[in-house]
Amino acid sequence: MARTPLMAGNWKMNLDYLEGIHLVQQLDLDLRDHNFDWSSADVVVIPPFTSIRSVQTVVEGDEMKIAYGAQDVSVHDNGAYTGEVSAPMLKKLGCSYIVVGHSERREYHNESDELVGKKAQVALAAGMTPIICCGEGLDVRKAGEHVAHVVAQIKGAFAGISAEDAVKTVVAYEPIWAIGTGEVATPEDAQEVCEAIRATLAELYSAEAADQIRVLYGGSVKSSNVADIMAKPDVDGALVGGASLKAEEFSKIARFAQA
Ligand SMILES: O=C[C@H](O)COP(=O)(O)O
Repeated sequence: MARTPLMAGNWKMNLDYLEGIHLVQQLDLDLRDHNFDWSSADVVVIPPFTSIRSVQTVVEGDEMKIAYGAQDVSVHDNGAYTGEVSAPMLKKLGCSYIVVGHSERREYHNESDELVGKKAQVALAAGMTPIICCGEGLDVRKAGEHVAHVVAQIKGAFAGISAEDAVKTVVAYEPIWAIGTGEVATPEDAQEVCEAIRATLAELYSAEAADQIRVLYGGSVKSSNVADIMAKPDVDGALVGGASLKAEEFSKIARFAQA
């Protein structure tokens, strides 16, 4: 089946709310200036929590087709969990996507596959799409165990997710050695693991379900390399970090199909 490509810009801990508003406005303007075909890809920005309300205001006010989401979510809906933000709160802000299990959260906050799975489940329960991240470090890659490592992460994260919910998720494969390093995986590297992810989803659910789930690649994606990566059959989009902080560059990435 034809899966609509998804280009998601993860701003990480960058841009205050004024800078965020500016970036979204510039992105929308640039896409419209280039007659962007909104059916060619879903365009999503993932700001820090503090900018989401401002992004909501400009997106809704200007009736933009850009969607937005959050970089993390609590597994709790409310209560005494200082510093956390819940799925219902994010849904109320109009978020459509929640990134869960980014390698930076796994590394700095010790997030396990089980926790990542729970976060995906609360996002789904609140009516949002989790972008479930996975990926291996350099040591694992050098040992040639990257496929087994990612397959285990997928099995762990999806353990509590029903078939009905699984088709509403997005997976992002991000080899840690390619994040923010300028060292992009080759299209063949990306395809090898994205294909293995889809095969795992087919094994866990069904071939039909796996065929519906979008699998993204992330790690030093730029306008100059996105088309080659997107040409691979199991790569359905990109989770973009650094290059999503510049409106023109992210617009070019979103317009990868409009050569
Ligand atoms: O979430 C995005 C990824 O971590 C990729 O970041 P990057 O494009 O800066 O390498």
